[in-house]
Parts: sequence; structure tokens; C-alpha cells
Amino acid sequence: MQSLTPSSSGINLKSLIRTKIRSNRVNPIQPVITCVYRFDAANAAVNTGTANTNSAGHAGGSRADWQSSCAILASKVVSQQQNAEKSGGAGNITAVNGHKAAIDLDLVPIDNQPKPLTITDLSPAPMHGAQLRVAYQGVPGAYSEAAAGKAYPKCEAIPCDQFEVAFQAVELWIADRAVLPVENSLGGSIHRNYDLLLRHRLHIVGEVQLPVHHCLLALPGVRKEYLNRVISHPQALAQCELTLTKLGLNVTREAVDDTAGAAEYIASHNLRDTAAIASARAADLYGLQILAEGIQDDSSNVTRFVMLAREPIIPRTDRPFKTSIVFAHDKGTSVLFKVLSAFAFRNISLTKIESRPHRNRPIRLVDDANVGTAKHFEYMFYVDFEASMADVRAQNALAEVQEFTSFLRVLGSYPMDMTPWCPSRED
Ligand SMILES: O=C(O)C(=O)C[C@]1(C(=O)O)C=C[C@@H](O)C=C1
Repeated sequence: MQSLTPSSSGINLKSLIRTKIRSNRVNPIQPVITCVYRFDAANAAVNTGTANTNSAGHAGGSRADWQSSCAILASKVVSQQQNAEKSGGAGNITAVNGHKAAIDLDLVPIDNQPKPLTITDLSPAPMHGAQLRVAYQGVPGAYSEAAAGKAYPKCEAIPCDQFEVAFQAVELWIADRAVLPVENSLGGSIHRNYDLLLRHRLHIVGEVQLPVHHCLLALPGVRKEYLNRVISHPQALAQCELTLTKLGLNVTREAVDDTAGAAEYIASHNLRDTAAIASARAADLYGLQILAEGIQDDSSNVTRFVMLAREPIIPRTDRPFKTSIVFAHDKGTSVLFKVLSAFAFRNISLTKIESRPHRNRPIRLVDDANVGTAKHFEYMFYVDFEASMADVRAQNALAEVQEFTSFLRVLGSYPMDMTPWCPSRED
């Protein structure tokens, strides 16, 4: 797997998306793309567009915004190629995604004029080669990067500073897939990603289980006794809570965006009183020494990641599949019991159930006549079950669930990660 840093890619993904978010400053917390079912109370507008459009046209993300992003991408490619030409490249007119990028437009015959870029031109594009571009949250050396490599072994991994940016990178065709953590065997669910799955329109197309083997990292020559602070991702700090105490460290714990980012921060700020909890690969990448290995409180520490794409995959029955759904109801507590029994009666095992408060975010429901109404629900329920949507049992179960619930969405039906994993070092 290749790791693509913003500078080496020539496209600074973070700043590209930040510029976009900044230019949409009216409502900065809104994602660029909003979900079809979401009612945006703040803007008193109903979003009825597809993933890339927003018919309400509010600052959150219009088609024009999306097109301007494509234009930024395209112009970056043109300028890169022009620079290459200036520094000794061929003097010919260069082609970008099959389009002529002429330096002197006046000299180009009319039928050779550049054609507008289309969605197909942008993905997969020659500028990225044939490699799948996979967005993950964190910097190189993060466990999410390792998960991206496990999910798509030859991928070009694209670091993103936030989970939301990874979602947007796929929606804006900057990446082909995102690989994001949803649950850890010690720390539990990563709630943010559950909320984002609902707000965005991406589909779960796979899952990977990654054994997470944490190390305590510090600058070369630093000893444990010198430490008064340990920094890492909040999940990693939680996963090592007991071991840090057992190691006799009298340290404060501080949360940062990701494990490898913590390692990088120590190295770049030359911090001799601070250690990071991160992977052995992060130690290699940022020139830190490993003070202690395997410091997670449970040797079989594993994080489950989901793979996300713009399009769903076709469910099959020739191998074990899992299906993830989210639903909401407003008819009292017995509904949850009925929903769960729809699976129990058909011998379908549930592997996960998660509830998320949802009171302040109305959902837009569309009826058969395509009339939309905004509705408030107390909770959203996320359920994973072991069956494919191609399996008639799953179809019948969901037909029944639909009768009991007011909102139901299939997040994806995808092959289960059956690879055996052991609590040994992965990285
Ligand atoms: O910080 C990282 O390295 C990550 O990839 C994030 C993350 C997480 O969000 O849970 C992933 C796996 C580990 O459980 C710890 C942290």
C-alpha cells in the first residue's frame, strides 16, 4: 500500500475541502453533502437532492459547489502538468483525463477545445493511475491506514484530518472508498461514525477487523521516569488505561486526533516529557523509540472498520454476508421487541445493536406520493445482522421491520470479514 501525503499527491485534500467548507461559512458545522432524508431546520429547507446535489441550494453544498470542487481538482492537474512541461517536459499540448489542456487556447482549432469534465473523467483518473484511492482518518502510521491497507491491499491511502472529511472525499470523488472505525472490542462503539453514516449517503461495502497492538513511544533516549504526559487518540488511551497505571507512570493523559498524529507531534516539537500511544509503524515513521509494547489492556484488542463507497455492492448468498440497517419508530417501546423478534423468528443472528439519541435532528420522510415531512425521533437504532439482502429470510425480516417502524434504511449488505486474527503484532 502506498501512503499518499497531501504534499506528495500534489492535491492538498485537507485544504481543498477546508477551502470549500470555509467558502460555505454560513453554516460551518454542516457537512458539504447532506443526507436525502434530513430536514435542515436551521435553513428551513428540505434537502431532496441526490448525494451530489442539494435542491434547497443552501450553503451546505449545492451542485455548483460540487462542480467548483471538480474544477479546482482539474485546474490543479493542469497546472501540475504545465509545471512539468516548463521544467523540461514535452512541449506538446497535454491531455488531462483525455481533455486537451492547451497553454495558448487561441491557437487551438475549434474542435480541439477542452471539453467539460464529467464525473466519469474524475474517477478513476489518469492522474491517480488505476489504484483505488482510499480515504482514512489520521496521518500515516494510524491504525486506520493499516485497516485501509488490509481492506484494499494495493490502494493509495489518503489521510484525512476528520472522519467527516473522509466521507466528503468519497462523495466528491476525491477518493473511491473510505475505511472508518466503528467499534473496538475494549472501547466500544465509535459513535461519531454511526451519526455520520446516517447523515451521509455512502454505502457500507465491506468490513475489516484489525488487531490493534499499541506501543508506548517517546523520543530516543527518553526514559519512562522522565514522562509526565501521554497523548493519543481517546480510544487508544481508553484501551491502555489499566496498563498505563500498571507501568507505574505518573502521567496526565491527553486526547489528540489520532495515534500516529500524537507520535508525529512529539517528534516535531521535540517533547522529552511526553509519550504517545501508537503503532510500531508510527515509531518507524517519526523516529521514536518503543518504550513498551503490547500495552493494550486486552491482548485480543481488535477494531472493526467499515468500507464505504458511493454505490452499494450486489448482495450474494455464496458466502457469509452481513447487513447493517438503521431504523426509528415512534410507537412506543414494544416496537423494538417486535423488530428484534422479526430476526429471531427467522434464526438470523444479530451481531450489533446500537442506539443513538436523535432528538434534535429531524429526519425527512418521503411517502409513496413523494411528499416529504420532517419528523423527530428520540433514538436511531443501528442493527447488524448475519444475512445477505439476497437471502429471502432477510428480505422477509426487513419487510416486517418496515411495518413496525417509521424510518428504515439499509446501510449496506456486504461480505463478513472471516479472516482469523490473533493477538500478535500486525504492524
Ligand atoms: O488513531 C488511530 O490510529 C486510528 O486509526 C483511530 C482509532 C479509532 O478511532 O478507534 C482506530 C483504531 C484504534 O482503536 C484506535 C484509534
